[in-house]
Amino acid sequence: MSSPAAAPDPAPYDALLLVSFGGPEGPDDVVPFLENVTRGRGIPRERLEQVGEHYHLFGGRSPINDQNRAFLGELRADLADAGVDLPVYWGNRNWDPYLTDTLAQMAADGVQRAACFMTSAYSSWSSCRQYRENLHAAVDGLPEGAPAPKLDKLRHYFNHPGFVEPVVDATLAALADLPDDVRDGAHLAFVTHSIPTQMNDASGPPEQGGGAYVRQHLDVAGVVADRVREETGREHAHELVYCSRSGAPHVPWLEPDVNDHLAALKEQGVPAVVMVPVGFVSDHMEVIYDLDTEAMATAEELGLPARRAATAGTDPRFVRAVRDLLLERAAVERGEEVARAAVGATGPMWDRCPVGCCANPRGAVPTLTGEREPIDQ
Ligand SMILES: CC1=C(CCC(=O)O)c2cc3nc(cc4[nH]c(cc5[nH]c(cc1n2)c(C)c5CCC(=O)O)c(CCC(=O)O)c4C)C(CCC(=O)O)=C3C
Ligand SMILES: [Fe+2]
Repeated sequence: MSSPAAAPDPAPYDALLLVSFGGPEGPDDVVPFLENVTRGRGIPRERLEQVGEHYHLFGGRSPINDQNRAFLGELRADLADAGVDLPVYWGNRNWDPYLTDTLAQMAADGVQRAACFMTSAYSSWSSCRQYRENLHAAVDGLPEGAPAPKLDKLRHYFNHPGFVEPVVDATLAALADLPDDVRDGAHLAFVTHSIPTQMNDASGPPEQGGGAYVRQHLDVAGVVADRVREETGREHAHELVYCSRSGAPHVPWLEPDVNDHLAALKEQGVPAVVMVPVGFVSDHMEVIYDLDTEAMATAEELGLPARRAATAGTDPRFVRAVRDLLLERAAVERGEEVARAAVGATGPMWDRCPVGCCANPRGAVPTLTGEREPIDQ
């Protein structure tokens, strides 16, 4: 009789923390949420009113919290099935449950060392470092005498097969859903959140010259396009484009905007397009408003057949990737050799963000989980 395999060992971690953005849950939450997001950011009033309208179109409720609840449910089930026994917590930057409250709960529960998984896959101040600043602020705000859990951020996963493979399948499904007569010529428009060009320039470690945000997206887009070609036997031209531009009009942000891109495709005689929201891990507001509502309306006006590919969401391979990243990092922290899954040209990402990585455009703010804590720029 063979004995059951030993349960995978999460030590030295005694908790997992899901770190996310947060969103409003009803009409009265919309303004306070937007105030939380944009405090000190100089976002023009008109832009805030517009974005508020996007939320009100959906009853003042962002989909993001429910998506995180669903993800947590799947993650807990996955860990339990694999025999990994550790509690999973959830905290947000901008809405309840706030990271500050979650950290207080973790400290009260006696958590000593937690691995953090962020619902944001790429490098940049907005998508990585700002969360690390939030972790520092949350730990710093713990009540006197509460021993703070030590926190480690799990490595970036934009190029982890558990994130990329669901995107490949979703792209294939969206292509298959296009009318037969336009499918073969369809372009793939990989879409991500625009950020100020200066923020992209400062993304990644300074010694790599910046630009990591765009470079990482281009890498993933290329991998997905290659995999689609393998599966369909057709080369679909692809581009990286942007949605959700914010900020003051005179500040340059990454372009082209997805709507302008659709117009350009039409102009070039491209017969159809699949929008692949590769910058987003689930269907939050940018996806359901900026793509499904606004960009789809643009495509309709142009008479350009368009489909939107699904996000990774709660795909079991993506959920499983969190477990794999947790166990991988646990082994690293125990001093063991690990295999690190990654696709594309970038290679597996670091465990601790290097000093000066993704500098805050407004100056140094303390962070956690990097090579040097708490201030490394
Ligand atoms: C790179 C990036 C991600 C992806 C990485 C990640 O996921 O973190 C992301 C995600 C998200 N952004 C979100 C919402 C908002 N972002 C805003 C504003 C901004 N985002 C920025 C960048 C990013 N944002 C930037 C540079 C700004 C300008 C202000 C500033 O410098 O910080 C504003 C203010 C209004 C506006 O100006 O649009 C809102 C309401 C939601 C929730 C969606 C939901 O409710 O489902 C999510 C997941
Ligand atoms: Fe945003």
